Amino acid sequence: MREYWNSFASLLGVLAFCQSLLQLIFPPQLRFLCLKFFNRIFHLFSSYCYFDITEIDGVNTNELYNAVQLYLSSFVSINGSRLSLTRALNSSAITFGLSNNDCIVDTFSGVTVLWEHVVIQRQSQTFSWRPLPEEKRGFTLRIKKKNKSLILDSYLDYIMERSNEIRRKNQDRLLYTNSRGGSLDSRGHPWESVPFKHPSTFDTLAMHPQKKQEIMDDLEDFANGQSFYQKTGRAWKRGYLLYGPPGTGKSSMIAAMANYLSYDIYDLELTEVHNNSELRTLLMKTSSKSIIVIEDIDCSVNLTNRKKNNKRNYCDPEVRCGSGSACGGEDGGNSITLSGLLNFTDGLWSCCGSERIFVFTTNHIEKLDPALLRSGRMDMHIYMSYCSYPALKILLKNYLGYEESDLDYHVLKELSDVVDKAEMTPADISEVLIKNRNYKQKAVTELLEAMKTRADRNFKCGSLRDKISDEEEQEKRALETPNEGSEFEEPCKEGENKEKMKS
Ligand SMILES: Nc1ncnc2c1ncn2[C@@H]1O[C@H](COP(=O)(O)OP(=O)(O)OP(=O)(O)O)[C@@H](O)[C@H]1O
Ligand SMILES: [Mg+2]
Repeated sequence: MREYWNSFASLLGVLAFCQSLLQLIFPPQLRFLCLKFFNRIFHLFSSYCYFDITEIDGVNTNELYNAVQLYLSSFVSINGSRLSLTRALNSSAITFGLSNNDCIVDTFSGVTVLWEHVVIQRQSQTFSWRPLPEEKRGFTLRIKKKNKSLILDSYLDYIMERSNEIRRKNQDRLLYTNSRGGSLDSRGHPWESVPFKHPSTFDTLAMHPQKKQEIMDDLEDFANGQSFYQKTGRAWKRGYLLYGPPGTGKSSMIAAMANYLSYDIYDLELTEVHNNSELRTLLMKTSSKSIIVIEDIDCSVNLTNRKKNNKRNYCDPEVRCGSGSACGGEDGGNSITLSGLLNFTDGLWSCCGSERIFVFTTNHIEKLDPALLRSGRMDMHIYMSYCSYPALKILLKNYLGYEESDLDYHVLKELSDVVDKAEMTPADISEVLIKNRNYKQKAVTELLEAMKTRADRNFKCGSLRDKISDEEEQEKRALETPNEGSEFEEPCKEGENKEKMKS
């Protein structure tokens, strides 16, 4: 044994001597070339090949890196010996991941592959507008050379698909916002996200059950319609316009849609977008299976006068966006236009992803440019109305646990008679019910009172409105009917009088 150690030590000594001799004889460049050459030779005769999947590809985040991380986390939790655990801010799920420089083996179609998570410290950064993360992270995939084609053809696609599934199932869905303006984060994303936890569902949404069912069916058809969209040559996207008075459930409907389909939401704040190309960048950075929302589209920016916009009359404030911050710049390109928005929803760029839903909301549909409303642009126009009797029954069930049979016939009759006349929004009614939710009888009585008061007020206002419009009409007619010798004579009559005087 001692002899063995002696010979091992002398071998090490010889190696160290050779190395220092090499360092003395060969300059560093030559040594580097030699190393590269030996590496090549090694890889030539090795039966393996390697693929690097870095976290950041140039300046953009590499989607494949995130997908691999999520995919590996689905089974690393069981097999791995050393794991890194992460929990995003406000998230309810804990994600398992490989620790730095750890390896894991996976099998796909009978082929075994090895994944290594490589993390190296980034060298001190030179100045950059967008600072990069401090660590350089990536995965290295090692596979047998003979299996290369199989892996590249289907394994990576499989990982992408699985990771999307896992994310939808395990992780909270996300609510994205572009409130940071046009700036990108260190991973090249213009969107900021938080876990989406809105509890609204189609069960809790108070609206006519038939209308609700129609919307749910439409969403279902859309989500299962990949082959239909492919066959008909249409982009796999759908547009909904929700309109109606404030408090009728437009935002709640969007949340219910997202919860129903398990989609992420991109809440696009148009006033934070400075120009059309920024709008396009935002669109390109949205993922599939998502709902892109523009709330209060009539208020966000001035999106009328498409013709004027096309003339590039940048000096006209009507043509440029309505946001104070974005307008008034001197660069001439600091605006988003209606054409830009239309391109966003159904131009060529809108197809850069798939399975996406656009939802616009407004309180004033009459203020929207007809171009936004033309058929094919927003596939479904959904009117969110004041609370109707069927919707009221849903609210009574949600807030008080009352079925129709739990209420007295006369009370029900009174409620059904007054609800349409009261013109109360589901938000108004919810308010009354929440306040008295521990005293159910009182809640119903108070609601009935509130509805009657509203109905009375509406009736009086209606009569007053009718009276005022009658008076206005009469006044208008009186002004239009010229009195004899009046100074409001029509020009043609004036001409006739002159002719008469001449003759
Ligand atoms: N149809 C509805 N079903 C159940 N709850 C509703 C409904 N409409 C409104 N509400 C309740 O009223 C609140 C406000 O509703 P929501 O924000 O969805 O209205 P909105 O139509 O988006 O209003 P705005 O036009 O002001 O944005 C919600 O928190 C919800 O609880
Ligand atoms: Mg809203």
